[in-house]
Amino acid sequence: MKMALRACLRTKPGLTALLSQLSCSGHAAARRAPALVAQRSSSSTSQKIKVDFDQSSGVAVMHMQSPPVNSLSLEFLTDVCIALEKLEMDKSCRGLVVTSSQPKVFSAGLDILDMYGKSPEHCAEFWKAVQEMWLKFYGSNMITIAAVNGSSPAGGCLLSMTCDYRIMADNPRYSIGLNETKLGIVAPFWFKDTMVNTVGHRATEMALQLGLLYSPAEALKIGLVDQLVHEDQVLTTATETMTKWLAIPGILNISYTCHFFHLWCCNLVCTICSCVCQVIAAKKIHLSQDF
Ligand SMILES: CC/C=C\CC/C=C/CC(=O)SCCNC(=O)CCNC(=O)[C@H](O)C(C)(C)COP(=O)(O)OP(=O)(O)OC[C@H]1O[C@@H](n2cnc3c(N)ncnc32)[C@H](O)[C@@H]1OP(=O)(O)O
Repeated sequence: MKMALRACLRTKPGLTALLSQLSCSGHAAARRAPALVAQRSSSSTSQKIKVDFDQSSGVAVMHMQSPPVNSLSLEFLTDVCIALEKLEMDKSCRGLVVTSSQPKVFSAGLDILDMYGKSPEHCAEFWKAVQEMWLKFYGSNMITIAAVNGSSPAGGCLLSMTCDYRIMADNPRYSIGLNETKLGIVAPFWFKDTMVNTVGHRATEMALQLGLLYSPAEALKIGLVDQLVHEDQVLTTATETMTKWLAIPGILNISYTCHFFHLWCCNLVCTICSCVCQVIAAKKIHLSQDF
């Protein structure tokens, strides 16, 4: 699915325009950008993320370092988007591993404090930044691997699902999933669609209806993560796995993209139809209450 979006971003200007309305590159560009120096190996750091780029392998590692739990605040999301933009522009960077510098937590999801009691303008900017992060990861030309070295609820799970491959620490104390329902929040349709593309319809239905958080073993069973390894080996396994992915010529990825692009379009049409039906149904209910 990620490859579908990748192809569509490359080849469909109309859709790119549509998607970019969701995006907010403007605000990201306005902020300071961590520098990536063109040398054999480089490191760039913003306040909340650190990127190590090894030019000989073409692989960058993004360390999320926003204590205590890498919650996705507007500032954090903006830093991530800027770093991604820079890596994307550097054609020598072909692979990206995302991981956490915080003990026990990959990411706690959206920053609740950044959603509560804020102005409508702030909420709009925040929400655009969430969408931008999703678009940038899902539409990335790089192979992306999530090295999930801790718990990853809600938006943290979404972030990992936008990657091509997920490796999780095999520690039963960690959990991953879209638990929005348990918080009294309806997961947005594109959270749902991302999960459907990862684990299928039935597993997503169960997960969202019940707001389930899965142990690593359960997550592996439903395909929410692809591999479990010992906690100490998450990052090394991710970089080893990246080598295998990068050995596949990019052109083959593009041909799979065409199949998945078709599926993605069907999904989008279904979602639009379903929204129209919901509006009609809501209007009918409203009208029937008037009588
Ligand atoms: C406009 C938006 C519209 C719709 C949005 C729909 C989509 C929503 C998606 C989301 O992502 S909502 C966020 C959902 N996130 C969660 O439910 C995670 C809640 N957190 C946890 O389960 C745990 O904190 C953890 C498993 C991530 C880590 O556990 P542990 O290591 O035991 O740490 P603590 O629980 O003690 O937390 C430490 C510290 O961090 C604060 N914190 C935790 N999560 C968040 C968060 N999401 N946003 C902001 N802050 C968070 C927590 O309050 C603690 O703060 P202290 O000041 O008390 O130390």
